[in-house]
Amino acid sequence: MSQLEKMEVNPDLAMERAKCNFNIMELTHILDGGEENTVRRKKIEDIALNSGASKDAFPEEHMSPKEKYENAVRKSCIFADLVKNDFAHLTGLETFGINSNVIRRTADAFFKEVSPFLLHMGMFVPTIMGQCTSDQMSYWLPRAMAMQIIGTYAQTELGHGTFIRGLETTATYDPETEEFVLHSPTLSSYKWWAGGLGNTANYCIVVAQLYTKGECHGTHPFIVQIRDEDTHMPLPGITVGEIGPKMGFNTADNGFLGFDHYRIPRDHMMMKNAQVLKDGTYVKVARHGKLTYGTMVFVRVMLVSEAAFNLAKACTIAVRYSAIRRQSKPKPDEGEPQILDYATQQHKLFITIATAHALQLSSSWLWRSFSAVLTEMKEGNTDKLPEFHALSSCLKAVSTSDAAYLIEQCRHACGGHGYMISSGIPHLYNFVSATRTYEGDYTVLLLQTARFLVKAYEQAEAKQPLTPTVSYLKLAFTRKEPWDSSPAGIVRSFQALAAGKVSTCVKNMRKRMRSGLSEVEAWETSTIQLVSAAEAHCRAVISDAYKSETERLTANSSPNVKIVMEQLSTLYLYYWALERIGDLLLYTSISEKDIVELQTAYEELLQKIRPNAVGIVEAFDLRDELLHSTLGSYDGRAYERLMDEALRSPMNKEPINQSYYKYLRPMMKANL
Ligand SMILES: CCCCCCCCCC/C=C\CCCCCCCCCC(=O)SCCNC(=O)CCNC(=O)[C@H](O)C(C)(C)COP(=O)(O)OP(=O)(O)OC[C@H]1O[C@@H](n2cnc3c(N)ncnc32)[C@H](O)[C@@H]1OP(=O)(O)O
Ligand SMILES: Cc1cc2nc3c(=O)[nH]c(=O)nc-3n(C[C@H](O)[C@H](O)[C@H](O)COP(=O)(O)OP(=O)(O)OC[C@H]3O[C@@H](n4cnc5c(N)ncnc54)[C@H](O)[C@@H]3O)c2cc1C
Repeated sequence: MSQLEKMEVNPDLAMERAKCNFNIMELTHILDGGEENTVRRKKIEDIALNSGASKDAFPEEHMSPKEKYENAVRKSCIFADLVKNDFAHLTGLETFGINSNVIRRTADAFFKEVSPFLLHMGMFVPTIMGQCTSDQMSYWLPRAMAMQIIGTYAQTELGHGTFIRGLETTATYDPETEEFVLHSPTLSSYKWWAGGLGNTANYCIVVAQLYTKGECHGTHPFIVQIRDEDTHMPLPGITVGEIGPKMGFNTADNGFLGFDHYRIPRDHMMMKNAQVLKDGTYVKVARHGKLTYGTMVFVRVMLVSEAAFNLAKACTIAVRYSAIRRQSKPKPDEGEPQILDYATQQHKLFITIATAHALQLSSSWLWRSFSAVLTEMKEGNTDKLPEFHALSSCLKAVSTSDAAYLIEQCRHACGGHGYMISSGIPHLYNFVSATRTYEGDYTVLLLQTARFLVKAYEQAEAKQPLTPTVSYLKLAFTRKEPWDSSPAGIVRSFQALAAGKVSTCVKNMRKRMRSGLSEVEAWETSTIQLVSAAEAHCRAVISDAYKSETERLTANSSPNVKIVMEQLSTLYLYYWALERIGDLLLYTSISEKDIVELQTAYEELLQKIRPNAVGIVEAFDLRDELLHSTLGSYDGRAYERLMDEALRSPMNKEPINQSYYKYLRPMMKANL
């Protein structure tokens, strides 16, 4: 038996649990969206994790890249089997886990990085569901769901990721054979990045410029077979491979793909939104030109919950570790305090917890809006799409960016040990920092939101009705917002601040145009301010959603759970008000005295949250298998776990490494 198995819970952690004054499980139910969801999640986690199938006999970090990939494929197949045979019925989703946070969450016990099937589940299947006609769907979806084929989503090219209209891969229709001819005319047109493309997938969705009857109709999605279904050999006309080591995602076999006049049947074009008839006639079906971008919007919504989940993991690790770590001696007569007692440590960590809550609740709210927009779109009404695109773009950008920053903050909070891969934090950071870039880079997405805000501002100026998330823009035309330090008052101030920033951008652009710049140039020279305005808008949206969701969810909760949730949502507001003092001075009536009081209130709130900190992170209910952390395990035995991991290192398997005989000894002897 390893030394660890005999260990009891660290006494500091036991003490923290004893002093928690609220019902942890009640908060868990709220975060899960209801008690029945918690029960179902736990059942699924029990089935998947108690089997031991998620464990590696040999630590993954000591495997070669090839071994890591092969191990991830092995476990992906086990996990896919579990989902299909053991708990698909429990998720209530015949769609094999799409939109299922539970399956996503459980998968993390199997993969420290990611599954090579991530793109199959996360983008291939959703694109089939969103871009196929019903006939096409009834052919492709069952095959994809049963994992008879494995797919990915190949949109980005070496030369273009952001600018989709600039993609170079062509799909030219040949009416003679009723086929599309896919071709990569340049090196920069090679598909690059798609997850699972290197070695795993035998199909992929390819986004290419559609040509028919000599005319280009822009980018469209196609389902393309790239490997033989039996031998898995790349098909003639296909060049495919893996792109090499990355900061993270090293078990995802991200790949490249080139086409040499490669032919696919006409009906492999995904034809829900546009069609090419047998004779080559192009028919536009969709009422909105951007519906082919639907999978990206769906994944952007998903990524807000991803940000919340990964942040929850990071702060669980960092808070538990901060409860067992003792350092320094500020009071000579007392022992070393837990580092969680330092106000600066609380400043680093409690905003992380509050942000995990804020993003989780905003994400549930966003899912509800998404479902409503989808229902309307099914009925042919796309009126809400621009507002939803603006909303999902900024929420994806800000949530992933905040999560990456705060996960790094958690690493700082864990000192040197946070830098160990075994702490679990580096993997979280590497994963989340990629989410800030993929599915639309941070800046690019905020500029999309800014476009919408500028148009909405012009509508407000013309006294036209505004859509709900921007109705506050009318504040730009009233007097300076009076400062009010209540939560509702701070949300209003954030709205006034965002409205003020949008107004400043519009005025600057107009001024620049009056001085001779074109509209495009005036926009371009204002983009730093436009990004800042879109970020401010998003912060106002999150603050408002977090506050109102907290009120809604705690309406019937026990008093102490209500207090804890309100403390955290207020902390979020105070934190961001203090971070944005300069802007508040510009756009509200906040005074020096108000600022001093706000800082004091923030510091007092940290102290109030402190006794419940461990209980609050434990309400995320993250099993050790999901955390993969020496520092954040339930028993708090960080030092024993660090030592145990060190001893598992292959570097410690022999007392003298052969490099001693080959290099060190000859060098030292020669220097005698
Ligand atoms: C069994 C084991 C499995 C184990 C695993 C478990 C799995 C569990 C399930 C899954 C869980 C997790 C989540 C999934 C993770 C997936 C991982 C993904 C990995 C990464 C994938 C990718 O990155 S794919 C590539 C993504 N690429 C991008 O995002 C590109 C970004 N660029 C753009 O979106 C656009 O080009 C642009 C927005 C920058 C501009 O577009 P374009 O130039 O074409 O448009 P214009 O500028 O001309 O604008 C015209 C008008 O259209 C508006 N617009 C633009 N986009 C949209 C849109 N999407 N919707 C609506 N409207 C849009 C634009 O605003 C303009 O409007 P106007 O101003 O009114 O003119
Ligand atoms: C881990 C990972 C997995 C991925 N998986 C997939 C996948 O499965 N399938 C797939 O198709 N793609 C995938 N991608 C690609 C990803 O979607 C793109 O990398 C992403 O959309 C960013 O595009 P880009 O690389 O072209 O960046 P660029 O657009 O070249 O960005 C570089 C810089 O230029 C700036 N910039 C670009 N355009 C503008 C502008 N108009 N205004 C102001 N600034 C601008 C950006 O802000 C950024 O700072 C993946 C990427 C990563 C990192």
